[in-house]
Amino acid sequence: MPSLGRLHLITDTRPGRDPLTVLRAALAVARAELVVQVRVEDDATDREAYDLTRRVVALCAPYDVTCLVNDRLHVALAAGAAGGHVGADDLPVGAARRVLGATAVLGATAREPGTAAGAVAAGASYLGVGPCHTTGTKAGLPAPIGPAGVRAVADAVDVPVVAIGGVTAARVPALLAAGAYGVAVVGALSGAADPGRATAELLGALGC
Ligand SMILES: Cc1ncc(COP(=O)(O)OP(=O)(O)O)c(N)n1
Ligand SMILES: Cc1nc(C(=O)O)sc1CCOP(=O)(O)O
Ligand SMILES: [Mg+2]
Repeated sequence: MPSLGRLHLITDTRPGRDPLTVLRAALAVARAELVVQVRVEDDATDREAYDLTRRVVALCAPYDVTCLVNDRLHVALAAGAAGGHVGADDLPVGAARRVLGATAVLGATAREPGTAAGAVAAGASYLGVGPCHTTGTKAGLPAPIGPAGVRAVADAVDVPVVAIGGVTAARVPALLAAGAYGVAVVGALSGAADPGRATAELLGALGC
């Protein structure tokens, strides 16, 4: 399995966003500390997801940066990504592992210790844990679990815990203190006036 970076940039493909410009800025600063997760809107076609993933894989390759694909594991395989991320509405973790193969990176969403342990037993190589804080990026999420919720999961598993949901550089220290290995962000980079500088601030907070 490729070593996992601590700063996960999730693409923001909402109207008016420019995920590849944000990615280029982040790559130049973060290099191999970055993981990029291609996440498209639910109504995007597989072709659109594939085309974006191919472009992301090509941008990541010179930096040796890991590219993952959210939900659509066939797109991950077809586009040459290193793996994928699944949650409660996606393929079960064990099935996802069978699709991707033994050496792929496979992330799973877990919000509490029991789910987390089950996901690891089924083959998850890291966990996305949240929402840590309120976020405007995704609707319909449960109440934020805060650093205490991250700690509960981190104490229950032996794979990297990646905290997600409303993560900012200022919130990173408390998440690390709770046992997070890294963080995943959408808005903290996509909404930044200077994504390169925002990347540097997040990396600094992560101690990278
Ligand atoms: C790192 C990370 N953590 C959690 C998620 C959320 O995945 P999921 O619950 O499947 O929700 P969608 O992203 O598919 O809407 C994630 N993508 N990445
Ligand atoms: C896609 C997603 N999943 C979450 C979860 O908790 O499962 S939070 C989230 C959105 C994260 O965006 P931002 O960094 O802008 O808050
Ligand atoms: Mg999903």
